[in-house]
Amino acid sequence: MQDQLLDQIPSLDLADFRSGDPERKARFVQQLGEAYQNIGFVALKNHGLNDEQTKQLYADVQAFFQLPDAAKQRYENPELAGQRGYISKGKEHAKGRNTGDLKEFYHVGQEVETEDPIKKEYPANIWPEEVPSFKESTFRAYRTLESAGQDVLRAIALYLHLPENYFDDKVKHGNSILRPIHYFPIEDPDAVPADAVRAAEHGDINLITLLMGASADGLQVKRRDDKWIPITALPDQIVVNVGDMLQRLTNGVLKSTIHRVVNPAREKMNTSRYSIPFFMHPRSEMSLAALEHCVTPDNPKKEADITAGEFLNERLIELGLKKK
Ligand SMILES: O=C(O)CCC(=O)C(=O)O
Ligand SMILES: [Fe+2]
Repeated sequence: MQDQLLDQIPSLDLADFRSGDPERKARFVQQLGEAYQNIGFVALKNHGLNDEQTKQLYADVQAFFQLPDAAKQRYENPELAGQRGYISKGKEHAKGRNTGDLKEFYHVGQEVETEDPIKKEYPANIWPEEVPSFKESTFRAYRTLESAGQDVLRAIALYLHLPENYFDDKVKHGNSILRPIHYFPIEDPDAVPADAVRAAEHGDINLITLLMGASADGLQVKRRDDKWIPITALPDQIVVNVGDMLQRLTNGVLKSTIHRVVNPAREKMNTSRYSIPFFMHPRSEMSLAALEHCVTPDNPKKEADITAGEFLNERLIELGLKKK
């Protein structure tokens, strides 16, 4: 599968990995690893989010974004470099661009519930008063996706011939972020910059991303032959992709594939789109130096050593969320 040009991302079942059946588990590891060496994305079912939870989460997220801009901006704090709370329309742009994306979003971060010195690295979460159940529904999704992500990382570790628990202590109390996004309706398409898009092409910063909402139109991934293919996930699937940190750690063996969210047709620009990615980050001290066995004569070391914290900092500046 590694060298094929796929028209669709592969579908996997996390229940295979969690089943305790060695054959099902090994098959999952192999399929996941191959997909990540190839297209960098999979669709995944049995991730642990149930329908009721998902419905409540979307209801809360929509209720928040429907508030007037002035109400939402009370939850925006520029000093946090977009790491918590609301980030208003057009603030973030993809690396290498200046035009802001046509989106607004909200960041929910890690809560450290036991003694761990990492606590002091994380700003407190910000919760919107107007939607009291937002806190519970977003944070429940945070923990569910964190746990699914941990299993995906265990499968990746096995595929890379590392101990299954290789990532466990690195992501414990990691700097992960849940990001409900609203691609807001645009009444007059001529009033926005001509090159503005919902989300310009980019790679994700983090280790892996677990994305809810890819069942709605618009998300596309760039294949190795530069062709854009639409991501089609079923309503019970989330999309899980490799981010730049994991690509760096594996010296490019696993692919952080470029993706984007395109605008709808002009007559549909006045409609909303919602999605909820969970960006799985390790603790800031994790080294992203290439794993020794991923550096070979055929695949010489590509990037300098860096920690996850330093790498994130560089990116936040490049995305316009943090000042130098
Ligand atoms: O909204 C989506 O479907 C994808 C969003 C995305 O790629 C991101 O926020 O990094
Ligand atoms: Fe992304």
